[in-house]
Amino acid sequence: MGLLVDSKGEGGGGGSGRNGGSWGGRHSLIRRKQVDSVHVKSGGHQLAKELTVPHLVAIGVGSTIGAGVYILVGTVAREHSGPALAISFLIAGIAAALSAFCYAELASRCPSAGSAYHYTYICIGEGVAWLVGWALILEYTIGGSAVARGISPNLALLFGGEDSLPAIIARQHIPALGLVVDPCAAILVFIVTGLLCVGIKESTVAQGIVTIANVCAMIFVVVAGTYLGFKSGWTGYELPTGYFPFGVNGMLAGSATVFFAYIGFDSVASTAEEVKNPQRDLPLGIGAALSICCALYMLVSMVIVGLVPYYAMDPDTPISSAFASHGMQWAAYVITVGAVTALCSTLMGSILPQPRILMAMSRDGLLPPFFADINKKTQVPVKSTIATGICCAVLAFFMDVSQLAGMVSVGTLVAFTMVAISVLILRYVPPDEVPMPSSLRESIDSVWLRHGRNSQEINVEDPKTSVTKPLLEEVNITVELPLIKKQLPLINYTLSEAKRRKIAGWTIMFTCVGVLLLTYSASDLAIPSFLRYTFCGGGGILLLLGLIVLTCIDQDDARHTFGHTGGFLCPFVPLLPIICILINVYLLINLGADTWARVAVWLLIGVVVYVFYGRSHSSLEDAVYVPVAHADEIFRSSETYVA
Ligand SMILES: NC(=[NH2+])NCCC[C@H](N)C(=O)O
Repeated sequence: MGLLVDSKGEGGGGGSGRNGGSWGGRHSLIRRKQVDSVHVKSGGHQLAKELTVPHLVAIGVGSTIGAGVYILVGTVAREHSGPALAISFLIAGIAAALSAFCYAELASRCPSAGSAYHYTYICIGEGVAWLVGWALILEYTIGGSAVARGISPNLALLFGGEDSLPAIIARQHIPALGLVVDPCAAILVFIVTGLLCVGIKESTVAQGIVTIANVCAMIFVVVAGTYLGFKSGWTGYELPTGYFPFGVNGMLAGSATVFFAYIGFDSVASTAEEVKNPQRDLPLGIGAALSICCALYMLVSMVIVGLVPYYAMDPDTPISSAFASHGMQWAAYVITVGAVTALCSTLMGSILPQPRILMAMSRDGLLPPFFADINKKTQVPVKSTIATGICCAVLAFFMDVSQLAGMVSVGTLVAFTMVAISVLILRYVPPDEVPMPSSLRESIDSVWLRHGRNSQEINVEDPKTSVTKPLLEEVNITVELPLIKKQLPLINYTLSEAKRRKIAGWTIMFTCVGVLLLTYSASDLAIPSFLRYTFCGGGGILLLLGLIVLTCIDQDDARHTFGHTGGFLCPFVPLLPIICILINVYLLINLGADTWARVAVWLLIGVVVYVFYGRSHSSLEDAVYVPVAHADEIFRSSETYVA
């Protein structure tokens, strides 16, 4: 018994693996949820479906443009890129675009609120998904409070100097505790939280208005800067050192630093359940937001490095100092307004996704049900939004979290990496089994009885099937007649398909190992040189082999059906996701040992919470896994099923 399911679903990277001869449960770490399980389970109130492309662009641009561009341009031009700063921004933008493509496909195929957490749960498994969700909690909370803390110094500049804020919102030094508290930061966090509780549409409109102000400030920098540049003869570009004073390597190092400026577009994916037409609008929103940010960043940096020689740039206020050096002191006001509005909208971009991810984790049983509650009137996860706001405000009030900024990047980069791996898995070893509540056991058994014999007959090993020759006949049948696949599921379950999945799963896993070895050998970490060469060679070979094997084997044909219905498919699979994994892991490894030590503490706490709470409360805890093909039949034949 059980040959049907035993013969497949063992894709290593896919995380599946049987734990018995019959349809049964899964090891908690690798159990995967169903693509649309959210619709089956959510029951209670739903989030309001209000958002369209312009809203998504406002969320994307607003969350992405932050302190990054206003501050980073100075340091990066001085230390890494010189006049080639715009090229650094372009390369970082392309790197971010690779992740955006992966996000776009998954957001379009699995439009649920949990973004990276949700995709990882579907594709990789519960254990990794939990860690991604846990890392995202850290990212958004620390990211949000760091941003909030950055607002008051800028606001003070607008009022005319460091000590000019009204006393109740000015920073206070408390010598007894050795702390500098920032009431302004906490107040802003509460305002944003309140706004987010009112309704998704209202808060998005507010974010749009703030973002327009900030984009106008950047356009001002470009237009006024171009005017000054032509008047003064673009002195920054006339240097004897040429365009690449630190060489191409310096310019690339600059790209790695400015990658930070592109973080934030992923907030768009977390609103998936609030989008009217998610399949079409999410990819459009993500793509448009990223393109706008990339264009603005490049224009601003082109103008700024032309106005002032790179070595003379001010590392703290590069843009306003550049204008001041051409006698335009008043421009500092416009730029400060730009910076304050940019920070406010990034703050919102951090507090918006967090409750949605908490909600998704709580719906799956990994966090207490409190977080999944959706307010009946505003159709927003109000309780988790308030919880997020309180944590963020307390942190921002008491602590200068800027030293923890590296931890923010860990969350993002881990999520980006997992999303790229998830695309590979969804294309090569998509979940082929559906978790069913164990209450449906009787129906499952009766369906099993009906299909048991057939499956054993069909399941004959075919040793001739090779990797490089996918089963064309099968593909044709399923592409042309997608319905047949549903009605005659067993066509797909011959051993050749099982073999294909197995090979694909292992290949994805080895490719990831190759990426790790290669990036480790290219990092600044102290490694003996013979090891460095071994890792580099070994990693390179694994990566190349992985790429070749994945290119040769067939992808899951469900993508054709999905593509025909207007959904977005990431181009150049497997090359694009693999490059994306390579870049993100490289950036992750170079974040430094301190950052990793701090993150490790947080992740360890996460493991404890999972072991003592999540694992046993997971809604997949006593689920029974059945092949996708039988799911409908089981549901139909079960009277206990309530949609
Ligand atoms: N969710 C986050 N990690 N947000 C941080 C966004 C940082 C933003 N890109 C900036 O340049 O300031």
